[in-house]
Amino acid sequence: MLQSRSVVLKMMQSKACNDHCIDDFPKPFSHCFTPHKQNDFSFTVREICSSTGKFLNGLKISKVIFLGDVAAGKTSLVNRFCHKVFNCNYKATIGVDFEVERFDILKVPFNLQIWDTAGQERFKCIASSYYRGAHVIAVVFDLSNIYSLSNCAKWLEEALACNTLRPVIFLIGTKRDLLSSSAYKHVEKRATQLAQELGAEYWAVSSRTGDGVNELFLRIAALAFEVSILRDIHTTSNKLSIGTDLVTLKTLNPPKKSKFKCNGSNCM
Ligand SMILES: Nc1nc2c(ncn2[C@@H]2O[C@H](COP(=O)(O)OP(=O)(O)OP(=O)(O)O)[C@@H](O)[C@H]2O)c(=O)[nH]1
Repeated sequence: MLQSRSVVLKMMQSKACNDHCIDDFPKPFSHCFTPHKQNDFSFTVREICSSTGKFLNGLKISKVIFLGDVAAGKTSLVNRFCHKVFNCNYKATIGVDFEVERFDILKVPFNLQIWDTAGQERFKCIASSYYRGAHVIAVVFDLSNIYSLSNCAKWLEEALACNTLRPVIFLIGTKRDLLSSSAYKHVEKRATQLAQELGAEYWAVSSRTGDGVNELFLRIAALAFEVSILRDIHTTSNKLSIGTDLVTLKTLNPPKKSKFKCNGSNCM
């Protein structure tokens, strides 16, 4: 259900709770399964945030969209993080749901708009109209259903087609609690291979137990924040004709072209 305007405004003005305050750069799920190899915020971002903030253009907001197959676990993931709840009953998302989470990153207020889209084919039209302007694309699959992994490339391709700037990409396996270690290792091998082809950072989480969920969202927020600040600096420096840390910006925004090709549903 879409939140009313006043609720959204209230959420955006509220203060970040302690576990939404980020001063140290959050770690990836595994350093082997991410294209973002840096261990800290870039020097430029730290400098700008610790200074008077005169380069920061207004309120910082980034948009993350969650997409993936029906019942892959998107809503459960968002609800676990935003409301600390888990419901084992399936209720289909109709179109999109929307949340805003407030963070303080390097003492700078930052809002993450979280768009949870429907996986059902009949709502695709509504859901895809919200893909535009995404700073982060989180493609979700069910670790216990390998078919949902094979559809991830198609979901990503559709979302990328609606965006001109290259977003940060995550490939997220849910329902980790349903798999034994050996079954998980088997899926992880295929999923991490796909993540690499897609230029995505890989995570495995469980919304039922909460394993990895907070860590994932802190990581999403931190990477979105870093990109947002660097883009601001880039825009400002273009106006002022001063040099900036574009090397980091390029690292976070690898070239759009990928080796990966999608052939319908058989993308693996
Ligand atoms: N065991 C377990 N079940 C989960 C987990 N995450 C989600 N589920 C279950 O999987 C089913 C589908 O979860 P949802 O979060 O509604 O899936 P969705 O991707 O939002 O589905 P759509 O709205 O149709 O796109 C529900 O019955 C959840 O309880 C998890 O981490 N572990």
